[in-house]
Amino acid sequence: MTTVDIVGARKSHGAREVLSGVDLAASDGAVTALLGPSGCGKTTLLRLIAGFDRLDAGEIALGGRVVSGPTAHLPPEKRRIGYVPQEGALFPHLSVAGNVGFGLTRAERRGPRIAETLALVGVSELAARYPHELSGGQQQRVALARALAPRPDVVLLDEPFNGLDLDLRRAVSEEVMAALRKTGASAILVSHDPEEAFASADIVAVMDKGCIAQAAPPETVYAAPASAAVARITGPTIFLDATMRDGRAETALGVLPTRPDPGCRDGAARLCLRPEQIVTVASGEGRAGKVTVRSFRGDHCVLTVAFGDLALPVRAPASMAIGPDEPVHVAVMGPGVAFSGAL
Ligand SMILES: Nc1ncnc2c1ncn2[C@@H]1O[C@H](COP(=O)(O)OP(=O)(O)OP(=O)(O)O)[C@@H](O)[C@H]1O
Repeated sequence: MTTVDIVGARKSHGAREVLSGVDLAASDGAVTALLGPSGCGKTTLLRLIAGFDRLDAGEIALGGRVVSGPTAHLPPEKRRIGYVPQEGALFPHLSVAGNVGFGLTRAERRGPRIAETLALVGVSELAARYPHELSGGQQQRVALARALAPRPDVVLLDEPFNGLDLDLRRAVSEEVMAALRKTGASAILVSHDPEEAFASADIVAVMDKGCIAQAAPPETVYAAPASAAVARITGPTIFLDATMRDGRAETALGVLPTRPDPGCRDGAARLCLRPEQIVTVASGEGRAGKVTVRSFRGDHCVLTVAFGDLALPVRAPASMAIGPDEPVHVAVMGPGVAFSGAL
């Protein structure tokens, strides 16, 4: 178990600065998700932590020891790190047991460690098979076993569930993360999927413009994003034009409460809401609007509701019998997050 401390990490690929001063502290034994859109530099950061690449500036310490910095670069094999690359990347010519034993000493390979690790990730019966004889989910479990076998202090996982289809992805990621947690290793999981990051991690570190824009528990980054960009990266958002006055937002849906945000001044602002905050209510309550579209989504439906020039998506029960041109009343549940500046 160990902490990962990153201060001012910078890295360019050619002329393009991909990381422009990353600060991140990942606690001992915790799972930290690095969440950000494709191309924002998540893999670049992971490779720097692993020691595959060198920093341009800044410092990375593992367990308090500087492993990357202006005068230090500990080689990857000395960092006690396990790496699970995208789509597993198992050695095709080795059996499952051969893959899992790859990073072990000869003595360890003869001992119980391979069987123990396969049991930990629930694939004991696959030891003699070869990678092409495994399903995608099984390959990912074996890839985790290979990373865990040498008992690393830190496990780095680079979008390990990307290649799996959605249903399998949820199940495999739950099982793999549960197995990982049993080891007590600190872990950094790269993801571009907010739901996966929320379900897996203790802390979600949101990457934007080459920096960590916010690092906080999943509930916090979702309900109280530090910027409009963080709000967009962490899930669906609805921005309303607002005028801020004394901590309340005047909007087309009425005067709405906001989370305390010292950064948002009185005047023009954007109020960020999550879709589930905008709901239908009994007539006489909330604001009256007119349905323009009803879209069935299985367990709920989404109404597009017009309030004069403004059209908003509104969640409603799937059973709600309502169609275009009918009136509906809409209210906002809970506070929004206000950001200074107009839409
Ligand atoms: N070795 C390299 N040489 C040149 N450019 C690179 C190199 N590695 C990455 N890049 C560029 O750096 C940027 C960040 O890449 P990176 O792979 O770190 O992003 P990412 O957030 O992990 O993306 P994804 O989610 O798609 O894997 C991209 O524009 C990429 O094209």
